[in-house]
This record gives sequence, structure tokens and C-alpha cells, in this order.
Amino acid sequence: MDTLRILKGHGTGNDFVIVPDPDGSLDLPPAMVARLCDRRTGIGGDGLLRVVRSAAHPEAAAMAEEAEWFMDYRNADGSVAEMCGNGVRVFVRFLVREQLVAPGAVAVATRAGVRHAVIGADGPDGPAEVTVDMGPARLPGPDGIVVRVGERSWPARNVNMGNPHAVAFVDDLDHAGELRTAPTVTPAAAYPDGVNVEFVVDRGERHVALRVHERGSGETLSCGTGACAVMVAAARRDGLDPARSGQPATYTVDVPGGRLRITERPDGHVEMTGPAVIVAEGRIDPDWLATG
Ligand SMILES: N[C@@H](CCC[C@H](N)C(=O)O)C(=O)O
Repeated sequence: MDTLRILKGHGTGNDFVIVPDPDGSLDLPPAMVARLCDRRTGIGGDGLLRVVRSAAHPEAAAMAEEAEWFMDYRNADGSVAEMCGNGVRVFVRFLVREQLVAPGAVAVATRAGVRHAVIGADGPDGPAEVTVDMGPARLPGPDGIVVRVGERSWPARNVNMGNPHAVAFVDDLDHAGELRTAPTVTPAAAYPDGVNVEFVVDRGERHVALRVHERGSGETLSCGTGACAVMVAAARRDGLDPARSGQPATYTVDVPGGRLRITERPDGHVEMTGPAVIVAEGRIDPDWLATG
């Protein structure tokens, strides 16, 4: 690799290094991803979005007819994740900016399947928000999940948005402490591949706020899949189930980096709407790459 074009983007403060690689020709081992995501010695990011044509990637080739582009998402530690909600909005923003797709309906292949997004034209008030059909939530259980931080513990709900989440309702977001290390979640068997943990408080009617500790990235300013998991957990707690009532349920979910609007539809699909921003673009110094 002599040089590498990269961009930097974020969605509600969840930030990503974007690596265009249409032909899927780059070798991006976990150590290189971690170097690029390092906030002091690299570009810095909660994760990395590699932009690859679905047909050029073995994990996405089967989705190529439905979605031309594959979001190869990696966490900041280099680990692979199935899905990233903020990431998919930023990914769509990137595709439109590069004129790789037209504004409007955009399908994106992910490891959790194809996700369908809608992005409008930018207006006088700034860039259009992006809405993504995040698919249905699964609530696989078991009962009795507990999240612990230091001396405190809370019951939690297992919500899967393509990736795993433990959602704990708490009295005060500060009670989760510094979150420098991952909360302990038991039983461990509920999450064989690790877990993202959300701490949630109520802010008003159908309005909640969260903090999140992400698998592979630590505490972040936002998590789109986490916000969707939180919305569904809050709806069930509040006695709402659109699949049974036939009525959609919409919640405002505040994250440390902004605000997302999440709707669960009667068909069970969860829609997320929020901003997606491209911050910068440039090239990685070939010497830096070579000394990895
Ligand atoms: N920040 C993302 C989620 C990224 C993946 C997650 N850390 C995992 O390992 O599942 C989002 O916005 O959803």
C-alpha cells in the first residue's frame, strides 16, 4: 500500500474513518484498523467504514443485486461487527457525496443483511438527515440478565439489532461511572460474541437518554443500533408493541452527541433518523503506512 485515501465522518458524535476501496483490493488487518482509529497516533475514530462494491467482497457478493455497496464495518480495536447504525447513515452520506448513488432510496449491504436508507437533497438549513430501516429487533432473552459497573448493578434486556445489546434502565446516567472498562454482563452465555451496553433514563413521554459502552470501541458519544435497541426496550416497558397494536411507536433518543428519532412500525421494522456528516478527506502518509 503506497498511500491511502481516507475521509472522516460522524453521526451524532459517533466518528468513523472512511476508507474507499471499491474493488476490495486493500488488505486491512485488525492492527491497521486499530492504528487508523487511534486518536493520538492515527486519524481517530470509534470505528472504520470500508466502502467496497458488494460484488467484490466475499461476505457481500450474495447481496450485490439488491445493494451495490457493502459497509465493511470495523470497531476501533480492529474487530468486525455485524452492523453500525450511525455508520450506515454516514456511509450513505459518503456514497451520495461521491456521486456513487443518487439521493433518494439507497440500499446498503451489511453483515446483518441489506439495510434500506432514504437521504433527501440538502436544503438551506443544512445537510438532509438520513432515515434507515434498521430491520426488526429481536428480543431473545434470557430473563435475569444483569449489568454491573463497580458496586452497582441493574437488570437488563437483551435486544439484538443485528448486533447484540444489553439495555439497562437506571435512575441516573452518572451512576454508570467513568465506563473506562467494559461493564460486566451476566450470564456471559447470553452474549457469546460480546455485547454493547446501554444505560437509559427517562426524559419525558416517549423521550429517553442513553450512555453506551460499545463492544470493541469503549464509551462513545452515540450508537445508532443501541438507540434502536433502547427504543424497543422502552416501548415494551411502556406496554407498547406496534406488531400487536397496529400503531407505530416513536421515541426521541438523546445520546451524548445529539438526538435520534426512532420509530418501531407495525411490521416490526425499526426506523432511525439522524444526521450524517463528512468532516474531512485526505491521504495517509505512505511512510506512516509503511512503519505499521
Ligand atoms: N456505533 C455503532 C455500533 C458499532 C458496532 C458495535 N460496537 C458492535 O460491536 O456491535 C452504531 O451506531 O450502531
